[in-house]
Amino acid sequence: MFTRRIAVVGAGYVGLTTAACLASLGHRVCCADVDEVKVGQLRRGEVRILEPGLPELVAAGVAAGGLRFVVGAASAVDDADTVFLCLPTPRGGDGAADLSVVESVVAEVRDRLSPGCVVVTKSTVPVGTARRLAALLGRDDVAVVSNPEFLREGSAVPDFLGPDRIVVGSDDRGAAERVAALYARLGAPTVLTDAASAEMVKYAANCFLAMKVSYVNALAELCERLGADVVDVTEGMGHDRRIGRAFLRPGPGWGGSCLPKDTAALASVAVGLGVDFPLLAAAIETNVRQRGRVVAKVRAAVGGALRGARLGLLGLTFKAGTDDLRDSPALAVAELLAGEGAELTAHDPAVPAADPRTSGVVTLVDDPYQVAKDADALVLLTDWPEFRGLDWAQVAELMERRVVVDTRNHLDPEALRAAGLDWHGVGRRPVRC
Ligand SMILES: NC(=O)C1=CN([C@@H]2O[C@H](COP(=O)(O)OP(=O)(O)OC[C@H]3O[C@@H](n4cnc5c(N)ncnc54)[C@H](O)[C@@H]3O)[C@@H](O)[C@H]2O)C=CC1
Ligand SMILES: O=C(O)[C@H]1O[C@H](OP(=O)(O)OP(=O)(O)OC[C@H]2O[C@@H](n3ccc(=O)[nH]c3=O)[C@H](O)[C@@H]2O)[C@H](O)[C@@H](O)[C@@H]1O
Repeated sequence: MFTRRIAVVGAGYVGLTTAACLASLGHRVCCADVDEVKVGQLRRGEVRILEPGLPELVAAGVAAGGLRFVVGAASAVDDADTVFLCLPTPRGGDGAADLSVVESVVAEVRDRLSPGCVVVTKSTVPVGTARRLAALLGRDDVAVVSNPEFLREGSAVPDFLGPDRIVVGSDDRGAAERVAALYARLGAPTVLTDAASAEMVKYAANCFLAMKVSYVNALAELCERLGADVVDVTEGMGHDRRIGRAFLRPGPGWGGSCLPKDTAALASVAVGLGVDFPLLAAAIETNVRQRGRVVAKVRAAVGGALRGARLGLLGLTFKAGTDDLRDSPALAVAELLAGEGAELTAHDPAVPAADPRTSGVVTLVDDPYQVAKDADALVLLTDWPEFRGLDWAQVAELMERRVVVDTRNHLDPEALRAAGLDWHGVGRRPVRC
């Protein structure tokens, strides 16, 4: 017996996860997307994004009759009591979030919503959007609720079904409670608040995470200069429960489809309000500089000039466990290296050689050992677990110069040294053979 009738508009990382997970919680879900090809694939049970557990959940939902897919928002909302908007809110002019897709969908469904229906923004939207959408809807019988999503790519399903918290905000308390009730079976701590505060939580959280990583990246630079070891330093910090261990790993900078756009959006809001927020501006600036630091490290590792240097890149996605290349720091670093005249060959377990998304910047190969062939240096950019298990003796044998720049302190320096390779990490002393 299905409990609620839900429409989910947008079948991307957030929408498809939301639809499949809500169906698994016993709700009847209709998921809509404007992309006819994607809807066709989903109807056949084909999930084209790398999300562990999602294909199984989609298949189970379709088989049980609780999950179906349609083209276009309008056909999904007709008999829904709750409509989730899981639509893109990309970076627009001046860094502000571009709400045009969200607004066009609201205009599209406005006259088809049932009386008493609740429209829920799960997309990340700036403070004030719920009110703006309510005005755009122009219907007293339809409430707007903010229910930001905190899942991470690569662990979307477990994050959705086991969240640290659920945040629901609306100026209509009853509507917020009805949305919170959808998740009752999860037993998660729930923050019920007004719409503006719920919208703010999402930016506050993502910007805090970005600041944490920028902080540790700057610390890593200091550790290098001072002869301290950032791994020991962050372990020493992380035991303090007020700080915590998470998000203290230095790397090539934070990236992905959300942290960069959400930090830019909040910074743009602050500028618009005339509020100084140097802390956030510095986190963004530190992140941009981090790419330059990686390039300088590679330059030093190959002994000076990058022009004509043959570099093997390990990893291109913005982090391990996802096939997402949006705003990937690995790609940004690759572009800078190519700009200095380096010849780049890259391997990523989630990006096949035929993938058109990296065209021009790197030569993609399906075999990790091929990136080592005749290379002047290897540069690890994404922390895929499989890179740890490479046969380093074989890698060393293939390389022209035996140097590895590990931008995430992901590899075992001793294993590399034993194989005859020099290892350069971040915020740690190099280990030379
Ligand atoms: N990717 C992530 O890990 C997270 C994303 N978010 C937020 O969720 C929102 C969506 O992000 P993603 O799922 O990553 O985006 P996505 O790009 O993966 O998915 C968006 C989907 O919306 C569809 N779409 C576009 N226009 C449409 C229309 N007019 N009607 C119906 N469907 C339409 C697209 O075809 C696409 O399938 C963004 O605001 C993002 O900031 C929030 C938490 C996590
Ligand atoms: O709003 C969103 O879209 C999501 O953004 C992030 O999730 P995600 O983009 O999947 O990626 P993260 O796991 O947060 O990593 C972000 C970036 O920071 C980097 N990172 C992370 C942690 C760390 O210690 N060091 C570090 O360099 C990662 O490599 C990656 O480039 C947030 O973690 C989610 O809570 C949020 O829902």
